[in-house]
Amino acid sequence: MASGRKFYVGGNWKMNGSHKSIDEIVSFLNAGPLDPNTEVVVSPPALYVEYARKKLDAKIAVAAQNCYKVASGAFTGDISADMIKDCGATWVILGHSERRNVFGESDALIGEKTKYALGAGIGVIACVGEKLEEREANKTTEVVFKQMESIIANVSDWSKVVIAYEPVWAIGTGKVATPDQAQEVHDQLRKWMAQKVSADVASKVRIIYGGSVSAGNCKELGQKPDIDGFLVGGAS
Ligand SMILES: O=C(CO)COP(=O)(O)O
Repeated sequence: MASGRKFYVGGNWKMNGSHKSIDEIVSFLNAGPLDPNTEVVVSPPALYVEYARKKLDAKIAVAAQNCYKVASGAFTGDISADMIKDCGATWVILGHSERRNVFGESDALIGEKTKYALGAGIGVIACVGEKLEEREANKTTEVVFKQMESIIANVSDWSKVVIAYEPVWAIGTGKVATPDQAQEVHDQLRKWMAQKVSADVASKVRIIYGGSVSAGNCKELGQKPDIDGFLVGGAS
């Protein structure tokens, strides 16, 4: 971390949890002394967003894990950014690799969702990342920049966006990117942002890393100059 960017740590609980397990995590988080220089966000499944929000200390923010691109309507099973806001959460994760790869979400749809969520007043944790075969074919930046194109075209206020670089091969595999591997992509992303958006946005936007982050490896990763925090799955 560097340059005055506030460290950002998100816990993505994915499709896990119950009232009981959330109670346990909440009491741990509420009791724990949190570093005032770190923004802490937890992301429960949608059904528990409001429950977690009501129980958590105000210093901990809540994110939904996904939402659709409009306020309301005939979209069975989905939720909107307006509902997330109404339930007291302030962030939404969009473009997570599981949304892209398990549910087939396209770059274009993720862009539209980003635009809508920001317009509705919800911050966006925008996820990008390459698959193993793409990395092995030296296509990491090509893939990540293409995913970023649809995001940057839809951002109105960069202060409400955090970029999460999550290489697909590192998610849930225990195979964490080395600090150098992650730093290399974060640095390339920041340089690309400077060209495509502005030097000011590139220097201010938080780029966090996700993929098998744990208590054991986070310190070394977090010392890299362009790693501004984490999105943690299993270990959260
Ligand atoms: O997908 C992730 C966070 O969004 C990372 O998951 P793991 O930490 O379980 O690898």
